[in-house]
Amino acid sequence: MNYLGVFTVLYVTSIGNAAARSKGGKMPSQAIKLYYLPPSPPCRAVMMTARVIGLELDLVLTNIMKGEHLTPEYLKMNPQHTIPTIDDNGFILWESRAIMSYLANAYGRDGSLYPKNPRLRAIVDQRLQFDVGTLFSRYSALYAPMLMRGEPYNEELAAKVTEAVAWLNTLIEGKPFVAGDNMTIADISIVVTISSLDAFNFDFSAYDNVSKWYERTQKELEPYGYEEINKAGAQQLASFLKKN
Ligand SMILES: N[C@@H](CCC(=O)N[C@@H](CS)C(=O)NCC(=O)O)C(=O)O
Repeated sequence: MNYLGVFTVLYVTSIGNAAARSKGGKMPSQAIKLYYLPPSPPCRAVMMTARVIGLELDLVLTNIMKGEHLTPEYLKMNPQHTIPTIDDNGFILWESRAIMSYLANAYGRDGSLYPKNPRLRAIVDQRLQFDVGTLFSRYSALYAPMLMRGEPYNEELAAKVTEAVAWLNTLIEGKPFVAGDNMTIADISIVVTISSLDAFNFDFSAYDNVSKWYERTQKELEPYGYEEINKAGAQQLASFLKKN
């Protein structure tokens, strides 16, 4: 796999993030720095969240293939050397879902993306944990060895992904969005995972609730640069696999 070949195209499209619109919520004194790489799923989730909130980001391209996340400066900031990492005027945070919660909490205009009500928020948190611990984790277990080491498609690991998609299908039964009536950061997190599966041509069409929710959420995110940030990033990631 080689992330390098896609930098130019995606860097240019991601620059469009600077055009993020302020929607009247509290804004940081200086644009928040985001250390990122366009095809990275967790980076895409943070970028989409910022767009929906209307936050401008200062995008710092961090080429993990060149070890730019392993410099002494980067390690001082994030010893775990992962992207995405944000620097909000000296406040450093990594782990995409923690960043998404922070951005919605600190800068969201209202509680719609991350509800204040404890039970509603708990459901959003549960969905986020389901993504990081189960759905995305199983996606990653299937595709990371193929991407990184050119390993063959593993049917057993694929069955685990299907099982997680089936759980998602059940938990969104009768709901327009994964945590209820409106789109939350849990939808953004999960749509990044599902769109990555889609880009790898993973077939989840048998799961009607998931398919309908996927259509609905993509449409909801369309005005916020979904195509250029998330769809293009997912396709670029999948293109690495085709090159292997
Ligand atoms: N759970 C983390 C995962 C972050 C992660 O593993 N990012 C990858 C890129 S997609 C990375 O930084 N890899 C380089 C490394 O871990 O050294 C999150 O959601 O932010």
